[in-house]
Amino acid sequence: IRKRESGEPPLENGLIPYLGCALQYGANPLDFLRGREQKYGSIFTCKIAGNFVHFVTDPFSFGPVLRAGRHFDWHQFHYATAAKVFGHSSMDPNQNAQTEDMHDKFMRAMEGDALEPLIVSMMEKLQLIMLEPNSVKLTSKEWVTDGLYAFCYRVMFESSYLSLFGNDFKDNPSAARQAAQRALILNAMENFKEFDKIFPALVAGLPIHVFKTARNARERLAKDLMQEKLRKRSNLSDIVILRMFLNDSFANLNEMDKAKIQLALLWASLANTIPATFWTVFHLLRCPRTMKAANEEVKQVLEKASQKVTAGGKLITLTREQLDDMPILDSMIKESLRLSSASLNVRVAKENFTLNLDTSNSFKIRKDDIVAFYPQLIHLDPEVYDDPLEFKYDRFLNENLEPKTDFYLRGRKLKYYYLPFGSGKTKCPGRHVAVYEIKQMITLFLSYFDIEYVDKNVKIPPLDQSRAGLGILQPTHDVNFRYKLKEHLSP
Ligand code: HEM
Repeated sequence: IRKRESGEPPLENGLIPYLGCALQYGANPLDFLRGREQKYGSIFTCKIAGNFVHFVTDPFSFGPVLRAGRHFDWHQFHYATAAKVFGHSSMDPNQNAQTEDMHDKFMRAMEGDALEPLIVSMMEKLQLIMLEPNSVKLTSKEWVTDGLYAFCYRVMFESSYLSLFGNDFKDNPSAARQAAQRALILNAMENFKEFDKIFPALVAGLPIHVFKTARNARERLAKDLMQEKLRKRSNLSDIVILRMFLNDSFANLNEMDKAKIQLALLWASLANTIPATFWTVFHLLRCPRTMKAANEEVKQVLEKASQKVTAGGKLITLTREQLDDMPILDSMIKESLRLSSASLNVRVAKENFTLNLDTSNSFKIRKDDIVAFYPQLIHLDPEVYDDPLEFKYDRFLNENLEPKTDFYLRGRKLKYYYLPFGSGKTKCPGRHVAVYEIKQMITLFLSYFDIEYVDKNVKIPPLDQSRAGLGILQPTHDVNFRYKLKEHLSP
């Protein structure tokens, strides 16, 4: 139990020893934080599972927190959590400069040179996988029924796995080699699902040996990503090659540690992108206005790029610039992420210091305390976004169909109104990749297929709150849809 000292934010120790407020917070973070904000104001401290967390809820104070970066250590929490979840050795705390360098190199690659080849590869893989499902025959006559979440999962998993980690056949693959490769990736997908199921429990601190099946799944996933195996694959992405190189520069990592660091990349690249793709496609199919706008934009972009979808023909390609020229899809994706994202942005104080907020208030923060934002509070604030629970595809567009960036709170323009990808130093390095991938998936989905829901009055599935704090929330259940090749594409 901590005693609030003068100059510190209002404090709630909670009623349960060690856990503090953890159970109330965990049951529904949004309601918990809204209630505390009303009671205490825009900064307050809660004891959660042994940590003292200062929640900053006023988005105008996010800037001052981010600018106070020199008082925070993001390595410690970040790598300790990763080590706990993925099971690799913790990065040596004496190697902070090296981990910082690794982080910066990785960030730069994913925002720069590595991006373009990934876009090209993903476009190719998405088409091959969408058009050649394992067990069904696609024709323009027969509808194929599937779960939309299951479909998005499979298509995004297979395409991303191949784009990041390449394939294990050389230039001229036989059908048998391709089939074996596919079986391996589908097997990895099942292991990934098993492991991902217990992800929230691992983050909460439960040891993986309690979950035998998930532990075996994690080990199998990692074994496939051992660097000696990766070296034998063709078409590895630049970011995986860079990660192999950076891993080798850490003397304390063994080969399994390195494989688990690659597994962390696989998880980061898919765990949010899969539900984000699902929600974007879900809203698109549900709303005829959204569908019409998306179809028109896709048609226009393909025409401008002189790309035509043809039967058994050549694959469509779109450059980064052409994908950038899709403001409607961009707005749809943003709107889907606004509605489904529930991440917690965390930084740890490395010393005692005084945090100056946007208001002229200052608060004392103690060493090792956590300062956190919960962006869902802003994403669902009716003053910032009217009818905040409603999907409006054009919410992030202005009258000229350009990206809208002016959102207001208490009459003031907000800088931080959309934060599904985190903030500051720990901002997601894959955020551009993610948006391009979803745009590519939708472009291809709409171009190759007729698609409809099995139940025309499909309801929005609830968000699975058990993952609140970890990113994009999954639906609690799947919804059935059906698709068939467009008439002119049948062989
Ligand atoms: C809609 C999709 C995505 C969302 C919402 C998302 C969100 C996030 C967030 C919030 C974080 C920061 C976590 C923290 O504060 O520690 C993060 C980290 C990360 N993301 Fe993403 N992400 C997405 C897609 C991707 C993709 C496609 C990739 C890679 C291809 C990727 C790679 C990473 C990596 C490597 C990190 C850890 C960065 C580090 O080590 O500091 N993400 N992501």
